[in-house]
Amino acid sequence: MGQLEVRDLVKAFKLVRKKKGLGGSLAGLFAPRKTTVRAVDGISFRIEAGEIVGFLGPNGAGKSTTVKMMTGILHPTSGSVLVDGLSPQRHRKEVVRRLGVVFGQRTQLYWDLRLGESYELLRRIYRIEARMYRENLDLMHDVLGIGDLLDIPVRQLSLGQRMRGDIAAAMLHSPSVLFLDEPTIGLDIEAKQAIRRYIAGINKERGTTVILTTHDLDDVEQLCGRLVVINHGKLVEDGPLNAILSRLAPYRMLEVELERPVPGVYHSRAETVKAEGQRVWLRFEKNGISASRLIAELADRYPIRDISVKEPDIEDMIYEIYKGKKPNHAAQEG
Ligand SMILES: Nc1ncnc2c1ncn2[C@@H]1O[C@H](COP(=O)(O)OP(=O)(O)OP(=O)(O)O)[C@@H](O)[C@H]1O
Repeated sequence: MGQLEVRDLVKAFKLVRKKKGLGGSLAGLFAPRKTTVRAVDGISFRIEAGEIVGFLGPNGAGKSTTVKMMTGILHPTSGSVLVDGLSPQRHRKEVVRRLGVVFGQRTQLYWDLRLGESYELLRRIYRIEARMYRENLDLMHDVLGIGDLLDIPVRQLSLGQRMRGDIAAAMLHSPSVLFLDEPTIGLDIEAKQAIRRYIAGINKERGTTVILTTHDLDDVEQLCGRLVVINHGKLVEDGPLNAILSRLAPYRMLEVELERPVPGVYHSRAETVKAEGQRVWLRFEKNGISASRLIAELADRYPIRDISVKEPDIEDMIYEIYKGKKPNHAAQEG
């Protein structure tokens, strides 16, 4: 349980486009110009039970719209979504039971209730079996550290506490798929780490499938084995994190510290990109020469004190994917 399939999924929104100025507004009243935005434009992918997938894309790429269709909140214009073979639109009840959803910017907790009372209410609304509820709450106490928060009114929780509370709420009914939309946004490092530990834990221990939308590249690096990247509503990448990383970021950087400044540090298989006093930076292609060979050959020729290899930033990689593929907001302009 916890498998997802998205086939040729499309969501088109109709928009009324106004011309600028008063004349445009008046003209728009009588002859509104309608345009269609294909927020999701024919994407297909399959997520197996137990995967943690980073669902990435720049602002406006169509991530939220896709997640809304996967969770049954929106109806696709065409194409289909299946959760364990069931359509979230047609089998709403069965699918909802299998899904947990957390939107970082919103809460499903009740502002005026204490956190524990919020859970009690959710337990009743979703008719969660008492034993499952207890076990889940116990787990949250330990891993998410919400035990001390249960008596605090939701409105008094800090953002980090509230987010932990929200994730716990989404897990009360033991869903097999958890959707997390920006779960670490705006949190301090400690809260981020607690949330990452929890996500990794439920995935490992319960096999929960996790679909994570985030702009936080540490989330991606620490949690996701696979990335699905969309842009302009279309799939642009789908594959293992490492494979995408080595294809899109094939270079490594060597930072060399010399015993004394040496002019013109050179190696035929690397490019000297910067030199500052006793420090020199050389860029090399990962598949062209191994770091150890490059280091050994440089050490033969130059007086080297220290050397380090810098792995590419995932941020650079994401930039490569998005470069020149900026979202087109023309359809929304007034
Ligand atoms: N209800 C709607 N009506 C009209 N257009 C919409 C609607 N919802 C989304 N859109 C448009 O569809 C496109 C995709 O939006 P979506 O919110 O899915 O992107 P996103 O990848 O989640 O972006 P972000 O990272 O900013 O949340 C955008 O151009 C957006 O303006």
